[in-house]
Amino acid sequence: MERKHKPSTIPISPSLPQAAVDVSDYTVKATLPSRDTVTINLFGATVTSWTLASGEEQLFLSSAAKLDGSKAIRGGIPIVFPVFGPPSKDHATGKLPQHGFARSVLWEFLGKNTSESRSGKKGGDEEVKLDFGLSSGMLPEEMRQKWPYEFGLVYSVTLGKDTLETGLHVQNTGGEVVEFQALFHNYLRIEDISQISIHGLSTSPYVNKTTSPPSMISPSSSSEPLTLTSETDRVYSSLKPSDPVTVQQSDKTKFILTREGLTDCTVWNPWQKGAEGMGDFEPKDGWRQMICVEPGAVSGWVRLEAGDAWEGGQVIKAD
Ligand SMILES: O=P(O)(O)OC[C@H]1O[C@@H](O)[C@H](O)[C@@H](O)[C@@H]1O
Repeated sequence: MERKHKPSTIPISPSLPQAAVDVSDYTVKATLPSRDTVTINLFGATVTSWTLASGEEQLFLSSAAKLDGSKAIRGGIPIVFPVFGPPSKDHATGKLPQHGFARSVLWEFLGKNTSESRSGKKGGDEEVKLDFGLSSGMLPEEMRQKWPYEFGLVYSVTLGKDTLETGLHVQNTGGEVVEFQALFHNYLRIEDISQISIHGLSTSPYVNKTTSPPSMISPSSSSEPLTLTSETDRVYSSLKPSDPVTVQQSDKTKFILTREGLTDCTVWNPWQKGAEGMGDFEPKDGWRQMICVEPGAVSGWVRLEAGDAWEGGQVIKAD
């Protein structure tokens, strides 16, 4: 018999769409409900792709990049640690390869965290944070011998709507002082290098690495943006932490980079000759579609006492 006052079913509100995370072979890919995506290769914990809801790719990745750990990945966002550039022979990092080992060794995926975006907007406007770990014990023996320090790194990649945030946490887990440098080697995808101007650097000094020996250039008194007309390799230092670096394409803002704990920024484009000289750089005219803008702590050394920790991070906003 049909009950008269049967309890009605409590309507369950449809659950909000969640970020999806796929882990396969050596890659981790996150997709937000907004359809922004990020893909990370566990070799180097290198972000190899970042796309917006429109599907538009934001990073340059060479089609000849090695994705199997045999070489650092040419493109995306390699992590430079514990040394930037060719190490000087008289420093503790002296036996390491250029830009250190973090960009080529195998990292571990530690898991994901989803939350509502800090913009406070509701309705699928959420973000996903992916954590990756690397400790001294995970290094190949030959690397450990070249840099015999104990450390733990946690690298966090947070994808939001139109934003990508990367943060590096470095812990000195050994008993002696460690000195290191760190940098996010962003290969930003652009339409045409001839239309690019970079704002927010002109009042900082820089080292021009295209001269031999490299030359130190004082800050200019004008606020002229940087435009590129030939091979460019500059390490800007003493940037004000709160001042963004902005990449404009023609007259439109393309990327806004803000930094936490990082007061240096490298700008690099190999130009035609440099690209021709790199076996893993394809297509050969791809230098026109990339600009490396690389926030870091590289003009001196970060000194960490035993047991201490350091953090540095960036947020890239695509416009
Ligand atoms: O070829 P690599 O080791 O990836 O380095 C690429 C470039 O990286 C930049 O950060 C450096 O300032 C350049 O000097 C260097 O050429």
